[in-house]
Amino acid sequence: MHIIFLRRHNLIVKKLENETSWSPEVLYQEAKRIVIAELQHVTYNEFLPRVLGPWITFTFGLRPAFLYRESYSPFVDPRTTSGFSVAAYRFGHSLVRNIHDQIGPNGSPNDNLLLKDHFDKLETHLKDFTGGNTEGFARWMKSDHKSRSDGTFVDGLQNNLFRCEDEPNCPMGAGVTKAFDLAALNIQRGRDHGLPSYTQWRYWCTGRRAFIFTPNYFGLSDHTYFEANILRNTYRHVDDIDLFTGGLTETRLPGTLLGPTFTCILALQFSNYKRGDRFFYERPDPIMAFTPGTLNWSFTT
Ligand code: HEM
Repeated sequence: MHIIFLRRHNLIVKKLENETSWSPEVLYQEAKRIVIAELQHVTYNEFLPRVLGPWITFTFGLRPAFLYRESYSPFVDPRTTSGFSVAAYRFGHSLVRNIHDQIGPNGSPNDNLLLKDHFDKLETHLKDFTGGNTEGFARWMKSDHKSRSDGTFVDGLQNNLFRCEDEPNCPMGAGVTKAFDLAALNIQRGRDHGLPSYTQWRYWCTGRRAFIFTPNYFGLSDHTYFEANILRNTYRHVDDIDLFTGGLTETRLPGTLLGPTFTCILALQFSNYKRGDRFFYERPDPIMAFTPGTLNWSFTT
């Protein structure tokens, strides 16, 4: 993804260079501003409606305007909350698939590359710069479906994260840990950060308390019996449930990829990113606003 945006930046620099007499520094900064705007637009216009559903994106004012909209407030704090970075937004880990492949120009997969075979294998990616595989990876990403957002992780992330076979060259050193478990890292990171338990976050988001594991009015009503049972067998008390585990296993709200607690944390965070950003691309600010022409060009090219 980084290479795609880097190339996009260079393409915009070339276009601006042909149309203006700006210095290299101005070309660089202006292209950077446009790429940031495009990234924001794709995130709010295409990604979030799929994750949070049309109703939540509308209610939290996350849908882009047709041209300009003033949503900035100096009183909104745009900083990332721990609940978001350490748990809720890591829901993306459950969307990752075990195969990360390439597709050739003629549409056929070139390779059967497993996710675990990418870690520390720079040679696979270095080929990119000698005319090889970036396009292949991009074609694959464009056509491949993601995994479901649920409580499960693929083997490449759960049992084989950063697996290193060639012991003497492994970053952890010979004979030490050979692979990580991303689900365990996420749970442990939540504890490192001292995150309140899942039930506290759920109460903060929905106003509903859970006293028991059973998925009824007094318990984990946002979980199925199946998920609630797994949690019961894992934790001693409902208030011990980690935010990452409890949030990821909630039943998805209709039209979204997430249950109520993660939906709430994501919607609030993305609302703060937008309303607390003095440079958000939609702002009609007289000094820094994009011209209608640039907005139109960026979003249709
Ligand atoms: C192959 C795909 C991915 C791999 C191998 C991966 C791996 C990792 C690792 C190793 C960490 C640090 C864990 C820790 O020590 O706490 C991390 C953090 C994180 N990941 Fe992923 N990840 C992947 C995809 C994603 C996706 C698709 C999303 C979201 C849509 C995501 C969201 C996050 C977030 C929010 C953090 C925390 C960042 C921070 O607080 O600094 N990741 N990931």
